Amino acid sequence: MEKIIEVKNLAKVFGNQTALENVNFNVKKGETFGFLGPSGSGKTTTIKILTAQLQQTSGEAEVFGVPSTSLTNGSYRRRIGVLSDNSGLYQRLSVEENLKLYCDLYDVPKKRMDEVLDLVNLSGETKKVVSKLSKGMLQRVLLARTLLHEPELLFLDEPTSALDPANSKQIHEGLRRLNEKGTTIFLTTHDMSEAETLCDRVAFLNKGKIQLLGEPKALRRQYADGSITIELKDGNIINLPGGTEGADEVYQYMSSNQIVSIHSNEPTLGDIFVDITGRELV
Ligand SMILES: Nc1ncnc2c1ncn2[C@@H]1O[C@H](COP(=O)(O)OP(=O)(O)OP(=O)(O)O)[C@@H](O)[C@H]1O
Repeated sequence: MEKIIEVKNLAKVFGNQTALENVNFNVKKGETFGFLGPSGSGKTTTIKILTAQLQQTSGEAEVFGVPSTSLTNGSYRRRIGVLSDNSGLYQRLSVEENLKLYCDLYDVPKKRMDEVLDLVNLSGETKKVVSKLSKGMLQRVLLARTLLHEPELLFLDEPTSALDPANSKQIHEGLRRLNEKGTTIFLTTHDMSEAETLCDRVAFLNKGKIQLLGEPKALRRQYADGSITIELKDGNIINLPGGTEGADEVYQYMSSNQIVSIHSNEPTLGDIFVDITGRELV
């Protein structure tokens, strides 16, 4: 599958502070790729390098097969969308007026506004003035603006941080719809459930290094300890270890027809992160 992003031995040093060290990964066309890590782990630095806002100290960062620094060139610039916490919206103008300005800037037909507003579930709010919007609405307007020029590749830096679960869910639905239409998404987050919901593959970043990379499902299976949980007809829930010890007990419950449900205990991505880094993802 075509690689949209390719990063090799990437490093970034600020003074005596190493922000990224020997980072290697790629993102394939059509993927939603999650970059997960706690505060200060290097997520924003990576996005900034990939979007030509920062120059790496060493290593390679390619987007669309060219060094990411080439994204300053207009033809590449139009192929990406970047959502960060840097608002850049005109506070006194309405949602519609703000988006119209961006349509002019990107030479996008105004009818595209309706499509993106629908995608982020804001079709009924277009007359609202930006300064009066809730955090969740503001984030959705920013996402709408990022999508106006139909970027093939979307960089999202913590798209739902500071949003409540209902607003996060709406953003997630919009992102899923976009991804289904073929948009490649590079997403940073420290929200593990967001990563589980959205991402085809995730990389765990800790102190500037990738500690683990893979599909969420495969990682959960890889780190499962084999134990299982059984729910019995009398309401009891029993945890059993993996291997023959657990198997004997399962057999006994099965042969006496006591089992309602049985499932394997897989760790969450958050559990795995703590397991391999020894720290929580906050
Ligand atoms: N311009 C800068 N000058 C000096 N140090 C910086 C600069 N930008 C980032 N850093 C340092 O690099 C490290 C990684 O920062 P980065 O912002 O990439 O982390 P992050 O994972 O995005 O964190 P957060 O989740 O809090 O946004 C941190 O130690 C940070 O202090």
